[in-house]
Amino acid sequence: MYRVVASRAFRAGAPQKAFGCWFNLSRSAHTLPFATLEADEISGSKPGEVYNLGRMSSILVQGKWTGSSNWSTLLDPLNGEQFIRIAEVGEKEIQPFVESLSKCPKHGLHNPFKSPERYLLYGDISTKAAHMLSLPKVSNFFTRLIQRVSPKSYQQALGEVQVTQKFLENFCGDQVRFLARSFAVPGNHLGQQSHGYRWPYGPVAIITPFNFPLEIPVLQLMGALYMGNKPILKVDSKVSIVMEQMMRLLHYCGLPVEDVDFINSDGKTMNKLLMEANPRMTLFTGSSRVAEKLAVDLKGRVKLEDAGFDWKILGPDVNEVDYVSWVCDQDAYACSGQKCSAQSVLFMHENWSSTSLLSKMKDLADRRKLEDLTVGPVLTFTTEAMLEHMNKLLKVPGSKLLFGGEELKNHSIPSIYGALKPTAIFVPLEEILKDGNYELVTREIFGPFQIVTEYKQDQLPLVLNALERMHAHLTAAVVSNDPLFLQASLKLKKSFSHSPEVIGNTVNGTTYAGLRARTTGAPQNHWFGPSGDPRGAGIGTPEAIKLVWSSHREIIYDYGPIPGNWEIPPST
Ligand SMILES: N[C@@H](CCC=O)C(=O)O
Repeated sequence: MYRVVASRAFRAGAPQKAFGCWFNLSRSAHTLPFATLEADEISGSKPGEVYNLGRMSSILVQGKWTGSSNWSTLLDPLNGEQFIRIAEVGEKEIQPFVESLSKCPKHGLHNPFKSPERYLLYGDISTKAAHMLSLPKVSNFFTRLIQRVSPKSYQQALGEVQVTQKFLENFCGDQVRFLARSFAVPGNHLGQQSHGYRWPYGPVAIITPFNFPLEIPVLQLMGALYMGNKPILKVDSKVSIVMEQMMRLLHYCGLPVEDVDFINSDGKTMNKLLMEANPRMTLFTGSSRVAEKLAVDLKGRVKLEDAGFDWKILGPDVNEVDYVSWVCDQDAYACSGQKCSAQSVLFMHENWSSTSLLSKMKDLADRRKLEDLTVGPVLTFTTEAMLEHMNKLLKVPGSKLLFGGEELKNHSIPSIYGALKPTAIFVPLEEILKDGNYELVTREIFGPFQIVTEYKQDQLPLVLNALERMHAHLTAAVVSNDPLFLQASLKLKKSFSHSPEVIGNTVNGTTYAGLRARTTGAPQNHWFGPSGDPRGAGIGTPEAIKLVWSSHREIIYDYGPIPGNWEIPPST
């Protein structure tokens, strides 16, 4: 089977503006020892090469790279040309994956009592991989590859590589075995002691989205491996070529080829595979709709990092307007708003309304351009869908367009994707809270789109009410250096109907607080994940790895001796 991943016809047009600039950005590619492609050669636009498609993205199962009888062709998000062929596993081809996972026992590939040398092996692999990613040629290769399939600015794509590199550095040497640190508690009598261990799940699955093609899969994959699991990894096919190359880098750094299976497939095939292979745990990063379905299908054996209608509150203390507006611009529009951490709504204290904040945000949004991918294609919403949503919002009484609200000019982004100028819509707080409006306003648009609203000094409880009603609690920012605003205070309690503390009255898993608070850009050293949901996953830190990728096992040693005067007691 051969199909084009697009509902619209292939557009073999001339190279477009944005694409030209892509090549201007280009740096010379060098052959790398692990790589099977050159990031800059992936294009459908080189004249005279009829079949100049990017190299197929391959599949890895039971230690062998393989292809498939199903093929998809991806359209270049910048110009609609066919540019990558992808081998996709069909429903009839899942058996080798099912078998591969079934070979891994529940107690995993290693645990504190089995093959402990593998903890050290993974320390070594991390050391080598971190070193590789620190080489400018290698980091440039991955940065360019990321940009190619998930268009974002060079700096944003590089940031992803750097987070990944630092993460790997964090787990060099003995740090992997320290993840599996155990503890002991004295027992009730001589010879008794309870020991708590971190135990793997064994066969596990990892499903990751398009927006961070390297950072999310590497951090989750390595966490799974460190703790002794055998993962099957599925990355969104639109971007899986990045992780395919990273798998080759990891093999080059000593990752045993049988330790990870790597699959490309559509969601339906993956669902079937999961149902048959029955992994002990599945980590899903992506939309809430799929997350909820997986939770049911897999009988709750999931950890989820799903949607985020992420909010920012600007407190009453106005300061550093330039800085705060720049952070708002980055949070809402970097990566064209396609971060699970992107700022979706800004609650602005009335004190900010008289400042130049909004006009500065508009100016900063105006600086963004397709040429350097500081704004670019939206991969999960069409332009029409975003404009339709905007028009519905503008019908809410008192709403107005602050800036944006138009399709990008002079672009050749295919119509299956979106092309929207950075957009902000003002909606009055009282209107947001009304039933009907609330669902509309808090719908997450995974694109360069945000809601702005204002609250008066006595309206903080309304803001907190809006936050309480949200269904996803990923990132948040409370921009204030006023501890009385961040936390409860007697002074403020007098002016509000209930305790006005923002942090104490909210639940978001990654909340930044203080004048420099942001919603995006969590590096490897900040826990990143939703809170308030027992299925919530985390990514990055040792705590995240232990929580997501291991479960607690307690072994209670009870050696004796039995006291010399012991006699059989009466029945109880
Ligand atoms: N570090 C990224 C999130 C990675 C997602 O799991 C951010 O802060 O947006």
